[in-house]
Amino acid sequence: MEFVKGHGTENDFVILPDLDDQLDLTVARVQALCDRQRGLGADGVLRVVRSGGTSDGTSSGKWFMDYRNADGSIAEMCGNGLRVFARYLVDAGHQPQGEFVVGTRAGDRTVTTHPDGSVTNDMGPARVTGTSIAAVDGAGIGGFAVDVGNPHLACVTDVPVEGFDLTVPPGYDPVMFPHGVNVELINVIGADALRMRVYERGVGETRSCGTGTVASVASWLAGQGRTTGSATVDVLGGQVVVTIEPTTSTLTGPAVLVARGELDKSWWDALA
Ligand SMILES: N[C@@H](CCC[C@H](N)C(=O)O)C(=O)O
Repeated sequence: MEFVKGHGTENDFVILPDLDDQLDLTVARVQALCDRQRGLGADGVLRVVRSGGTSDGTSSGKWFMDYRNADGSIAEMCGNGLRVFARYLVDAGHQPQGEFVVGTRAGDRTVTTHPDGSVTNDMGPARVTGTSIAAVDGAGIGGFAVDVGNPHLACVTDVPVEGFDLTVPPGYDPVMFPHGVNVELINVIGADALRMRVYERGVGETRSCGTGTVASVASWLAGQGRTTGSATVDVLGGQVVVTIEPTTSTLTGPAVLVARGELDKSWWDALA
């Protein structure tokens, strides 16, 4: 069984081409693939499925991105994963360079691949749904709840984000976030420039989170009473550009494919 390894600003993924939707991708298999000692190592898995179009109710596009977190849980959307997914489709010859649609559990998303290897995702609306508090290092940090298809608590703070201990999961209000939440800690570092660290639901601290960068810019704007604007977001693994518009948002950043190979069949079968 073929695999490809890739990353977007060092948020890394195992890509499993499964065009005809044959794979039984169990929690145990996702956990093993993502394990950095006993597997390939990744923050998540992207299963590439050819969708049946509007008739299967998943997508009006030709593709469905089945995203799983490293702990085996399912998430609605992954912004960095979507860029890597698009880059894979072009690299494999399944799509010409340019614009096409990918179905996700959060809905259809239009992606545009660029000749320099970067990809722009239309990320859909970033909805600010309220305010809440993240508990980090024993302190409460206020932020905005932002729905980017998946849930975020994006907290702009004056405390330098480099100093926070994110080996421990941040606390959050389980009533406001009954399905868990991704927590972003954000510093403003320039006129339209943010720095972000993130603790991802189902993964832990990662070096980048695409939906998290969109939530961060939406939160930063909301704190100024604004609903539109653009910013660069520096993450541990690089930089992306986010634009928030009244009804949608875009995310542009790199998408890199680093390796391809074959999974050992006996290893895979033993994990079922
Ligand atoms: N890294 C992703 C987000 C992946 C899903 C997230 N952990 C969740 O459970 O919602 C991104 O780039 O957006």
